[in-house]
Amino acid sequence: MRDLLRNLPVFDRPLPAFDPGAAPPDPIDLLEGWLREAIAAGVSEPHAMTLATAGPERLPDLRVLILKDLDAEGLYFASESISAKAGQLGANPQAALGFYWREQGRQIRVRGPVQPAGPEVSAQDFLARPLSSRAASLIGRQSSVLHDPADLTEALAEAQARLEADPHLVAEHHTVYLLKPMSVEFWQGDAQRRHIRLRYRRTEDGWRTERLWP
Ligand SMILES: Cc1cc2nc3c(=O)[nH]c(=O)nc-3n(C[C@H](O)[C@H](O)[C@H](O)COP(=O)(O)O)c2cc1C
Repeated sequence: MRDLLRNLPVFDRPLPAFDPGAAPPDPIDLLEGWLREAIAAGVSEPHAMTLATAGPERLPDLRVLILKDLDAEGLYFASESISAKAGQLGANPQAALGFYWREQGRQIRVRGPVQPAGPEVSAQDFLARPLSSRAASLIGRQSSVLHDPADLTEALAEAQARLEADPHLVAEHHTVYLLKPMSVEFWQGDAQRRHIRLRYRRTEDGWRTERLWP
């Protein structure tokens, strides 16, 4: 296995340019710009990101989620308030988010506190989802043990029937969370390993930027 892994190429494709000197003062603007470039370049699922959390046992955990929105407040994702991640965030409301866009050799890391965005935001997000996603959330048992896959089939059919009967129904546990960035790092890969790293850190009077050694 080791030789197989060792011989796999990395960054052997044309990669986009990144000029940190021309980066905007606010990392949210750069994140939005990179997201737009990723979408335009046809990057596969550029809004899929890894959320890392650590609960009371201090053992880091992570999983992939979809970025739902981005604004001056921060980054939004949706999940269930009864899930494992929600329990971890309840005990320790600090998290990190990571994006990796292999087609562009780009990585973004975001760290900061997380809080629920509020019931109205969650309800709006829920109602905008397709029926199958709403049915999956309505079950409200994310991360608990599934003893028999037939129970899932049954619960999905039941949830779908409830939503068809009441299209305005909102799942009790569906929650949009907001991560407020305290630090954001942009990383541009380079074939010659002159990778470019730019870190933004929030200070009392705005954002401070630093280049980092690769
Ligand atoms: C591409 C992708 C997108 C996903 N999007 C979400 C999402 O937006 N919300 C969510 O709760 N889980 C999403 N999941 C499932 C999570 O990775 C995870 O399995 C689930 O949230 C349970 O995590 P937990 O047990 O740590 O709470 C997604 C998985 C993948 C692979």
